[in-house]
Amino acid sequence: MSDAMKKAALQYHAEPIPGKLSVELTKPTETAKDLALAYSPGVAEPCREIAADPENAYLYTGKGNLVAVISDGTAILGLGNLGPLASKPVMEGKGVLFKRFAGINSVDVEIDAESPQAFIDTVRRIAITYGGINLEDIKAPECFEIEQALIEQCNIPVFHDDQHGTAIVTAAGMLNALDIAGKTLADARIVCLGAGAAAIACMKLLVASGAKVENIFMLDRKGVIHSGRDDLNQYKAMFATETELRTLDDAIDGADVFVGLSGPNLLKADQLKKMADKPVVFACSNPDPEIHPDIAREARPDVIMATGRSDYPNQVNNVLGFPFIFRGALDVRATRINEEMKLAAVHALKDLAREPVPQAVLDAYEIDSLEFGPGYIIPTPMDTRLLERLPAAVAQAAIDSGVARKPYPAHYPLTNTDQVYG
Ligand SMILES: NC(=O)C1=CN([C@@H]2O[C@H](COP(=O)(O)OP(=O)(O)OC[C@H]3O[C@@H](n4cnc5c(N)ncnc54)[C@H](OP(=O)(O)O)[C@@H]3O)[C@@H](O)[C@H]2O)C=CC1
Ligand SMILES: CC(=O)C(=O)O
Ligand SMILES: [Mg+2]
Repeated sequence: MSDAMKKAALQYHAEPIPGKLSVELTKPTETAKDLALAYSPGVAEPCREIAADPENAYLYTGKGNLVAVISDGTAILGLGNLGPLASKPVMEGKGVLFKRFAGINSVDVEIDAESPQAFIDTVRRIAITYGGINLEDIKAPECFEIEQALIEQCNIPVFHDDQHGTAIVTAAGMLNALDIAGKTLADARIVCLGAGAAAIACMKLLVASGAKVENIFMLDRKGVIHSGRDDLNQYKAMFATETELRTLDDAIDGADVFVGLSGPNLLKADQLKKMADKPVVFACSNPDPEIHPDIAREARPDVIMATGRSDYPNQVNNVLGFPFIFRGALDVRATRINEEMKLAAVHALKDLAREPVPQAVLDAYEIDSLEFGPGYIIPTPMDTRLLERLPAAVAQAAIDSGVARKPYPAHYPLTNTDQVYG
């Protein structure tokens, strides 16, 4: 990031008031009568109704459209473990995206937890407040245990965005990118740099979408994850291959795909040069990708390149997933976000990229044209059709798979966030 950009980013966060989110009122509060309804004595009535039937919380409070964005700050973007307080700008940022793209209210909750169990206990105790819980930037392998425990203990959707949001967007982009390259997921030789929350979930979803596990070479800081290693946790072990390959240099030779979910500048131009024809490179580490797109394109003009960033083409980032997935899940009051809902989101996202791009998107990116191809494998976050397509697909999948507690919303499809209350 340039010095000017760093300065602008700090100024953006500090001015005109600190932070990126605030709370707004939804009811009149001008008169004594208004206050008598909003507070004492009127507020006692919804309390009694909710005590009689907890479902009434969805009728009389903001619970149904409120998602908690919760972190312990152990894996903040690609910055690492900077602690819970330093994660707050990212968590507020996720709240901005929830509201801006899907009309969902959110609060950020940063937890200073001494252990995964303490984190689980804290979240479980506050979960009733919300319609859903978005876990964010919690490092592997603890994130897997935390998410699983909370899914079991809460009756609202609990979703670790870095795992599943990232995986959904990666799978959608990958299916399109390989199609453009004239290749298939089933045959693709895939190198995944990183073996944490995002990497494990992405590779699992790619396998569920047709990739062969024996074609996947995953690497952590110690190199290739192979069956001879005795230092693998159970999640990495799922991707241990019988191979003589040990380093990124070894694994990248002839690979069709590189997925980076690790850290900055870890893929060198010389390594990219060794990849197969029309290599697909998703350098998704934030804020700095595993290889800069300019370096990648210079090394390999035939590369199909994506990053997690907003300032380069092909943004493979979970922003394309979590706002819309939660929208669909909340609107049918799903008890969880299951595999069927995730796959529905993958296909909705993948298919949308193949349609003509609206003028409003071109205007937002200040470009003249955008067509399905190497420079456009996935819709942009500014595409309002995401709100139309993804929640609808997710809601329908929730209904079909039996986790919805409400019917398909009569006010769907949504065309803007003003319509989210029907
Ligand atoms: N574009 C997007 O939408 C998203 C991008 N990401 C990015 O993915 C990255 C990982 O995030 P997340 O999975 O949440 O974090 P985790 O802490 O769970 O995982 C980090 C993984 O990266 C590996 N790693 C770190 N440095 C290196 C290195 N030098 N060589 C090889 N492997 C390395 C770690 O290896 P080890 O296991 O040995 O410690 C670990 O497996 C971040 O950069 C983040 O910004 C994450 C989510 C969404
Ligand atoms: C995008 C995101 O969630 C991350 O980089 O952690
Ligand atoms: Mg994250």
